[in-house]
Amino acid sequence: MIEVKNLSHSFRVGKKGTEKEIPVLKNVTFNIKQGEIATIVGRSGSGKSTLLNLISGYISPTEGELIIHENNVTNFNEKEWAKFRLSHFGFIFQSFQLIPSLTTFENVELPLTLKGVPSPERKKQVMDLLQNVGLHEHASHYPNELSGGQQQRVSIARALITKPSIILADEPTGSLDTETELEILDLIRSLNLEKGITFCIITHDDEVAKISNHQFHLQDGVLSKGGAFVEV
Ligand SMILES: Nc1ncnc2c1ncn2[C@@H]1O[C@H](COP(=O)(O)OP(=O)(O)OP(=O)(O)O)[C@@H](O)[C@H]1O
Repeated sequence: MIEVKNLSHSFRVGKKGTEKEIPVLKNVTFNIKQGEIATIVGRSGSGKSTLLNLISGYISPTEGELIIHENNVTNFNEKEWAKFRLSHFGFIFQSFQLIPSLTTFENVELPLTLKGVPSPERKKQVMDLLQNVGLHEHASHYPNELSGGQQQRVSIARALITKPSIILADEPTGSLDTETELEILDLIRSLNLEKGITFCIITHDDEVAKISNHQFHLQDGVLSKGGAFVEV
């Protein structure tokens, strides 16, 4: 469960001595229950990425509280956040962010290597997951030898390999054509149903919003509409 309570964030901009506080998120409150898909929608500049960066601990709120799985993470330091992210979060990005010099297998394996999982166990887990996302035959391909949809599958596998309870996604289908987008949305939906993973997805796109249980609308940093539960 992600509990966002009266969260506000301001950026300080300008030269030292003449800095200004720019309020970007204002008193935002909502909950996302475990196993739900939530989308955050809103115009460019409405504060969506700032909200995702707060939920993932890359920036700290100016006011308010953030509680994730009953842990009050609001005042976590960087070390606490790093540990928390590795145990609970997976990330998916619009531009995939795969490492070009690593194969499909090695990109997905990397988080396990960082966690110190022994090689035979890594191999088994990576191959099982590549099978799961339909990429086992592409294990030795490099990112530039894959289509956009296949690259996004690799990045989804990489996000899943540490068995996170929550996946945070920033425009995960933003650079895909419509047909590929629908395939990736099917994959997200089935991972949500089969593994009970919570998804929190930033999007501009109605197709993505259609697979979500909750839609949160941000307008100039304020939650203008938020989240009646929808069965999908
Ligand atoms: N590091 C920063 N310093 C100062 N202002 C910032 C910073 N990051 C974002 N902003 C401002 O905060 C506001 C919200 O930005 P944010 O990136 O959260 O919007 P967004 O809804 O994700 O937009 P988009 O859909 O274009 O990605 C914008 O006015 C932006 O200029």
